[in-house]
Amino acid sequence: MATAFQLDSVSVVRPGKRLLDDVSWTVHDDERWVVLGPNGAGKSTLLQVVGAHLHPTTGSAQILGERLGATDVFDLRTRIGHSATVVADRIPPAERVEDVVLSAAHAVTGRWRETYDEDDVQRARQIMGELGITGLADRTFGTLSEGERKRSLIARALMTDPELLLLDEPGAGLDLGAREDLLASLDVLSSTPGAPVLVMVSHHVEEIPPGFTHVLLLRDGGVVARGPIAEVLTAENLGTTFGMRLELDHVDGRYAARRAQYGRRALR
Ligand SMILES: Nc1ncnc2c1ncn2[C@@H]1O[C@H](COP(=O)(O)OP(=O)(O)OP(=O)(O)O)[C@@H](O)[C@H]1O
Repeated sequence: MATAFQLDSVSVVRPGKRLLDDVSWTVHDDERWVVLGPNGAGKSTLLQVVGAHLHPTTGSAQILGERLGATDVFDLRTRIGHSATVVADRIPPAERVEDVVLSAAHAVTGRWRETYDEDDVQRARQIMGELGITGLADRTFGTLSEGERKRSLIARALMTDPELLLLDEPGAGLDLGAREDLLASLDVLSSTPGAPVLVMVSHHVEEIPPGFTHVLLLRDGGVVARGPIAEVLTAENLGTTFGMRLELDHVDGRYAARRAQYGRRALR
């Protein structure tokens, strides 16, 4: 199988802080990854490197066959769908939701011309239908609920028919029903032939869609473990990642984690 991206000893350093520390990570075309780690672990930073929005301070990144630092990142970004708060923050609150999705076709935020190709409009409407947000087309982005906003951002990320889809905390802020609907959409997407390589960042094992195959555990900018979910997502590895003893359940392809029993007694 082909390599979608490969990071070799990537570090991202800012004054007084190593955001990523010597991260090596290879993702192949037929894999769907979840990146798990506590607040501040470096997950969003990692996704920004993979999304060609951030250059490593040291190390190398090969994304979709292009080497960061030796390629036009604007071209590369059109091949990558990236749904994240940093993207949402750039969208004008008064933008129509359909235009939020459509404008991705030109890798911009904010409607920048009066007309779009009919093919683009049809594609935007089809994706919005698949994500159940057709009824929001004429609403403004700033009036959406968190769940509606997440779905709109995923629709926008899918608009360019990307080879790689990066979802940064797609389940954050969603109620139980909205989260389950989102997971069902991601499960369908991940099993659709020709689907993009999917990488999702999360804090919670409960948000891992059943069809995901691999996990990368991140703590303090460094990799705790990575590889096939069945091997790597253990209570021990998860506990090391989050800094506490955990119990982990795996039922019907879904995971659930909680603090180990002795911890509860210790709190009394
Ligand atoms: N420009 C910067 N200068 C210094 N520190 C930074 C800078 N940008 C991010 N950080 C810090 O780097 C760490 C990693 O940030 P990042 O957003 O990648 O973590 P995260 O795992 O996505 O966190 P969260 O789960 O809370 O969203 C955080 O401690 C953050 O405060």
